[in-house]
Amino acid sequence: MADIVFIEGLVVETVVGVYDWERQVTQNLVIDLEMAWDNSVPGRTDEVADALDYAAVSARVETCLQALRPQLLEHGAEELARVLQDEFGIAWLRLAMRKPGAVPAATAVGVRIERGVR
Ligand SMILES: Nc1nc2c(c(=O)[nH]1)N=C([C@H](O)[C@@H](O)CO)CN2
Repeated sequence: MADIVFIEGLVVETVVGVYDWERQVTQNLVIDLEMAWDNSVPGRTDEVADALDYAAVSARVETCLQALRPQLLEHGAEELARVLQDEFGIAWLRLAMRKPGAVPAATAVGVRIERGVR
């Protein structure tokens, strides 16, 4: 499947981090998602029910990460991938999770994972 639905730069405010002080505050995570989907069906029908609804996925990303409050980005990414694949029937996805400002000398730090079969 070559077709993709994507979400770029989704900001989610949540508790995240391994240090004691990080468990006392909220910080922003920035999520990029590429998700395999057959866009030819909604392309024909013009029905959102046939599409992978990026608004619904975005809302679920936020609730998932705010409930999870991960220590590691790796755990946040893994759980988020699992939830999205299970709940939306996404066969393959690529997910990047950035933590702005975590390393002040770096432009960005984070993790990127791919799960499933494309
Ligand atoms: N590979 C990772 N390394 C680190 C993480 C992480 O989630 N994955 N997290 C931290 C701290 O929480 C840091 O972001 C605080 O600034 C350190 N290394």
